[in-house]
Amino acid sequence: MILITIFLQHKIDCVAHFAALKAVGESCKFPLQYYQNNITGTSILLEAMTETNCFNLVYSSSATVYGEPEFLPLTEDHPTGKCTSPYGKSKYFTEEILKDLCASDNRWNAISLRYFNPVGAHSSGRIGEDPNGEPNNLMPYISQVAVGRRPVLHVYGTDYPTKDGTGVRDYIHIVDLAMGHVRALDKLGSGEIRGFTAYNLGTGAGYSVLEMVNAFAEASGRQVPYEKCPRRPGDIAESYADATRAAESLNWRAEKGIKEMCADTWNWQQSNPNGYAASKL
Ligand SMILES: O=c1ccn([C@@H]2O[C@H](COP(=O)(O)OP(=O)(O)O[C@H]3O[C@H](CO)[C@@H](O)[C@H](O)[C@H]3O)[C@@H](O)[C@H]2O)c(=O)[nH]1
Repeated sequence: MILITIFLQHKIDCVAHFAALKAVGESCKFPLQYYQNNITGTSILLEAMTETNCFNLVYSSSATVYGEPEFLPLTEDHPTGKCTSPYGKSKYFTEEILKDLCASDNRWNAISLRYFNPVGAHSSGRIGEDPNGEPNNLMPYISQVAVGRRPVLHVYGTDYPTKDGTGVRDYIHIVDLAMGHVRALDKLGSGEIRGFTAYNLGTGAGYSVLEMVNAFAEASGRQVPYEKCPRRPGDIAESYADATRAAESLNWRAEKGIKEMCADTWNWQQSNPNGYAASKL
């Protein structure tokens, strides 16, 4: 009846989607689709959906569609499109395609979920994030340093106009993110939402890189050595969500805080110190 579509470029998104798909079970018409490229993925998927008369879609978008914030917290009405990375642009372009599609053909309904910074793992310790090669994102990097797989975390930028000079983000536990998908599916299934609607999925709280390092060290009982480095191109200073719309319309709120995010990540990392491939050997 409803498709969760998934344009996964990050393994942490997979973790949320697997959890969401598990929760909704048979109400998904399509299996998980794994597309590396948003735009190509969109056209292939929309064609396949049309052929099978499936016109309801949950899209995995991102807070990166907002670019450098003009105000904080970010509401869904904040302008989109001035993205600071090609990845953000591809998310933005896909949202625009879906908006046009829904406006031009009233069979289509799409919910775009704008993820803030997904982190964490399933509390079982069996589903977690295992990036290929050197992690690009903060949390898996911290976690690999804590477990001794990498010597030191590089902190990209200590001169931002933030509480301690490091970048501030709204980290959200992947299980909360998964529940956001379940609520979005319920909403689409109820027929109460027509056309295109975007929702922020974030906690509303911003944490700096150094706050994350300290929280992880506390949760794991391990040192997380770090060195200060120049800013990373494309990074913004600060981003956090106003998730009021999701609370009011989807009855969704993030429930897990930073301690649980770090504890669940550490639990998974300890069970899989060298990732899944190594665990299977
Ligand atoms: O090794 C690292 C990695 C990151 N950072 C900093 O940590 C913060 C968070 O970085 P990262 O975890 O890479 O997240 P973002 O760059 O904010 O991007 C994430 O969050 C976006 C918003 O949801 C998603 O769209 C992206 O896919 C996802 O990578 C930033 O200040 C980075 O400069 C470091 O200091 N060292």
